[in-house]
Amino acid sequence: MILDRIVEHKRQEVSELLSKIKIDDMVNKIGKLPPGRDFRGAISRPGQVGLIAEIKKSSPSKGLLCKDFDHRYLAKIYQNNGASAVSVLTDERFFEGRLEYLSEVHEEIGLPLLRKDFIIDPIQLYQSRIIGADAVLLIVAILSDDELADMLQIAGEIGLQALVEVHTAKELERALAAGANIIGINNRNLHTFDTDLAITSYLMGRYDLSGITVVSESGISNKRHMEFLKNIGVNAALVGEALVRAEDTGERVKELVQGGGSCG
Ligand SMILES: O=P(O)(O)OC[C@@H](O)[C@@H](O)c1c[nH]c2ccccc12
Repeated sequence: MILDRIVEHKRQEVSELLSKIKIDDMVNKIGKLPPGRDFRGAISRPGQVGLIAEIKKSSPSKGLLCKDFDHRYLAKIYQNNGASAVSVLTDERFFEGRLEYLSEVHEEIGLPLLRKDFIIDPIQLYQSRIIGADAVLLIVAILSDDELADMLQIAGEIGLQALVEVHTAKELERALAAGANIIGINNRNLHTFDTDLAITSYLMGRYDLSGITVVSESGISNKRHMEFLKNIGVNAALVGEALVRAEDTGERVKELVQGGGSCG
C-alpha cells in the first residue's frame, strides 16, 4: 500500500535528519520562540464548520493538481476569503511539498498552520515547531499506541497542537484512548483512494465525541458537503484538491465557508 512506501521513505529522511541535527539545539531554539497560534480555537467556533484550506501541489493518486502553484498566493486567498486555518503539505517525495512552504506561509499570513506530513519520530515535531507550524498531523495508522502517546506528550510540551487522523472505528478508539482532543476523520480509503463522506457520519454516530474537536478530511468540494457536515455536528473540514483546482479559488473558499454556516 502507498502508506507503507511513504513511511519507508520517511524513515530514511528521519535518519538523515537525526545524523545532522542535535535535539538539544532544537529544544534551545524552541525555548526562544513565541507561543504558537491557536489552531484548535480557530477551528472550533460554535455553530460553524470551519474551513482548513490546504496548500497541496500534487498527490500520489492524482499527480500534479495545480500548474501555476504559488503557495504564498494561495495562502493569502485562503485567508482573505474566510478560511479558519491553513494546512501545508511538506512531504517532498510524494506530494511535492517543501518545509520552506510552511515557513514562508507563516510569514505571509496570520492564520494557524497545520503541518501535513508523515510524522514517525519526535525529531519531526521539534522541526515542525521551528519552521512555524502551530499543529501537526499524526496518522494513527502509521504509529503504535506507545508512539502515539509519546508524540502527543512531546507535542504538548513544545506548544504544538495535534490533529490525530483516523479512518476506521479501531483507529478512532486508539486515538481516543491516547487522549487526542482534535480528531481528523479521513474520508479517503488509502487502498482505493475513493472518498466517501459517509465515513465521517458513520464514525460520529457510533462514538460519543463530545469535548473533541472533529475535522472531516478529504473529498469535500462543495457547499452541499459543508451543509451535510454542519448537520452532523462536525467542527471543521479539511479541503485541498477542490481549492487548488478551482478556476476561482477565492470564490470556492467563500462558497465552502458559507456552506459551513458562518454567514447564516
Ligand atoms: O484534496 P482533498 O481530497 O480535499 O484532501 C485534503 C486532505 O484531506 C488530504 O490531503 C489528506 C488527508 N490526510 C492526509 C495525510 C497525508 C497527506 C494528505 C492527506
